Amino acid sequence: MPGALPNAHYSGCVTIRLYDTSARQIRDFSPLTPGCVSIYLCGATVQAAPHIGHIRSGLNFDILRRWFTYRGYDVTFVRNVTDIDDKIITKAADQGRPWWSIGYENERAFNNGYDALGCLPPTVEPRATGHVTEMVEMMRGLIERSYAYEADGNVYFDVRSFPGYLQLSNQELDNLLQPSGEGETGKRDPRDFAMWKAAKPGEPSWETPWGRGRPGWHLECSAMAHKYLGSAFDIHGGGLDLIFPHHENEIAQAKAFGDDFASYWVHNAWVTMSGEKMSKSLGNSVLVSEMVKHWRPIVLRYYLGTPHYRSMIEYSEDALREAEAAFARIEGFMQRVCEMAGKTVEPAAEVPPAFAEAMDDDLGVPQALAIVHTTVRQGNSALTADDKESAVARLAEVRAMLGVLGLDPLDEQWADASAGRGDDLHGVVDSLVRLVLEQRQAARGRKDWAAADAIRDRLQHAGLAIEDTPSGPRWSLS
Ligand SMILES: Nc1ncnc2c1ncn2[C@@H]1O[C@H](COP(=O)(O)OP(=O)(O)OP(=O)(O)O)[C@@H](O)[C@H]1O
Ligand SMILES: [Zn+2]
Repeated sequence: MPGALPNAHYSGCVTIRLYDTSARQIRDFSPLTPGCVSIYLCGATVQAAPHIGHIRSGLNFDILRRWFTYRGYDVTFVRNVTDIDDKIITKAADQGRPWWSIGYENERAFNNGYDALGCLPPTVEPRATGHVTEMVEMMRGLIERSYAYEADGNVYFDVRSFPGYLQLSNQELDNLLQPSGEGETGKRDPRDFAMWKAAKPGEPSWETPWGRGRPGWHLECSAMAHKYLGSAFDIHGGGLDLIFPHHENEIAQAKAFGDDFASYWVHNAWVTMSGEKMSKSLGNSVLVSEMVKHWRPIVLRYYLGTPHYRSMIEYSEDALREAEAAFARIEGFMQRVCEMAGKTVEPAAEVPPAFAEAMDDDLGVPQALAIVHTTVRQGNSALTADDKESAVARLAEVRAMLGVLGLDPLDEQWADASAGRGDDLHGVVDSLVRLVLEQRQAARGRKDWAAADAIRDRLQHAGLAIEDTPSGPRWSLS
């Protein structure tokens, strides 16, 4: 995990502002412990491989975390894995496989997806099934204080006992119609939700004082957040779809248990298709594993990570191509400056103030990205004017900004990724192409235009574009 940049410091004064779903407005961020920020993100339910919507959520919070790190905070980032769930059990039964093998397989697929798109690993990645003891403790506390009760081997939360219920989603309990799930018998009120589900024959179960059973989704997150972040932490995150019932129920359990729980609630918008949330159950999902076959992962990161986290992204190939072209403009500038400088240009120690201001303002990545493009344009003008010093300075700034967004193609992270894609052959191809281009120069020198053109045509045919520049011919993949 990268630390804060060497020059970054925690100034102690407010800089970052975030939209807090609970307050329904943008608030100044004020940490519980000066210089530290604790974040809990609801992670994957590992019933299937990830689609790009899932990874968008991870990516938005990866950028948030990187920004806090840049601002000098010590970040603790927890992203859980829900490895027991109705759909996992059903799938396992359908496929005649153990339930845990479905979970492990998809957990690996999620981690491959997060890695491919450059999301830094969380500080902790707890699995629900490893925390049954903590869940039992929470249920015991809630039952003792009459916030919860046991019925037919299930444990329910009594929603009428907790006055703050539904504050996050701004709903009235009287208007709430929550149908009971299958097997949820013995409820005192149909709106009470299950924290623990009684065991069914043939299904995985754990021993508790109320009989064998398995955890409900909401209880898992309250118990794991408590274990890793304590009774109060800074930010709780997840997709918009989780506000109700999941986050509302997490709050009820945790606060009734005595925790202060999260100070800020941050929710990412969705990747949609035809206006609907991309979702495994709706069958409108595009898997990350498929996408990376057609698009460079860094381009996918640009596409999914640069719209504002509270704006929907309607999936479209055209928009992906635009992202690819925009990113190529940045890369082209970087390549030209590096060639001119004849060395790698290191990132600047600080990002430009306008970039920082945009990022501080509710993680304004689109505005921050506009600063990147402006800097690229200024750098290109410097190149045209042969102002080497200014071009190098602009590249250093561009690298610093892209680094914060996890989008610096010269960063080791992406160098490793591209090595796996065969870019380690770049040096070999470069030597061969230069050899051929020398032949072409020699032909031109003897005024053998036909031979020179034939060489260029053959190279073009092989998929290489040749550009004659004042410092000699340059090649790129066409
Ligand atoms: N289309 C989407 N766009 C953005 N975030 C999403 C999208 N779908 C899921 N998420 C978020 O990804 C995280 C993990 O989701 P989870 O594994 O619980 O899947 P899910 O919401 O059940 O997905 P699905 O609807 O595909 O079954 C959650 O924070 C969730 O809000
Ligand atoms: Zn959760």
